[in-house]
Amino acid sequence: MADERLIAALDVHTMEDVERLVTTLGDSVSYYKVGMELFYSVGAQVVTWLREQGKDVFLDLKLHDIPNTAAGGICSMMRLGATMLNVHASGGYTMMKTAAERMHAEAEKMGIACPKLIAVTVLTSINQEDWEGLGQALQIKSAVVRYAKLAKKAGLDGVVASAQEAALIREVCGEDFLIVTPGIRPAGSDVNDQSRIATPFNALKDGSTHLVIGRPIYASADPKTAALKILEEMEKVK
Ligand SMILES: O=c1ccn([C@@H]2O[C@H](COP(=O)(O)O)[C@@H](O)[C@H]2O)c(=O)[nH]1
Repeated sequence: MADERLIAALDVHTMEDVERLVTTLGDSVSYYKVGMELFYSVGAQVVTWLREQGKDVFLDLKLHDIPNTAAGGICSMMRLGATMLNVHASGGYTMMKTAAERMHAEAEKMGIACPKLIAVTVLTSINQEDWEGLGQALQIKSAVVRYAKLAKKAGLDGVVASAQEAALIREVCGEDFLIVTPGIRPAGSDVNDQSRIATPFNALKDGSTHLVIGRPIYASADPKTAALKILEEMEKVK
């Protein structure tokens, strides 16, 4: 019943909320995202608990630091047993390459499965006005593609990017590259603080490999029905 392309964001801050939501969603969701709100509240126990329930975990802590520190952080996160980890591409090529190399070497030394490492390109909440306010000269789309190419060259498995850039990334980074897409909004749902949004159907059609969905599921009055409706829409793109 679950579709491993759906990653449900657990943007809550207690283990009770996590247990309630995961139990409610049951077999419909097999992949969860743990971000800073939850991890900074409850710590590593949430990763262990989700793994014990047989769930995959995207540990979305978006590391952004000098190469040695970011690589050390990624290795620590890997030891928790997460399925996917991330850094910010704006940390630069050397940081991404160091993190990927150290993670692979450490996984081999420990004899454990290596998680996927992906890079955040331009946050899906950023619109053109925010972007120009940062003094950026490139169009958002061009910057995202540039970051994606750099991430691939650094040995990463994919990127976090909006669906609006997915087709271009697919074209330049090839078929095996992961495109993990937040900012997903089923037709008619609240946009909230997101800017570069797409429906589940359009995101998959344009080349996203995974959809990260938070409020449209966890903030719904009936999270299970919301998830099942999204899965039905996803099913139309195989
Ligand atoms: O560019 C990015 C990177 C990460 N996110 C995260 O995805 C979810 C989206 O939640 P919604 O409630 O569906 O908006 C959230 O945890 C963000 O931290 C992102 O939105 N954009």
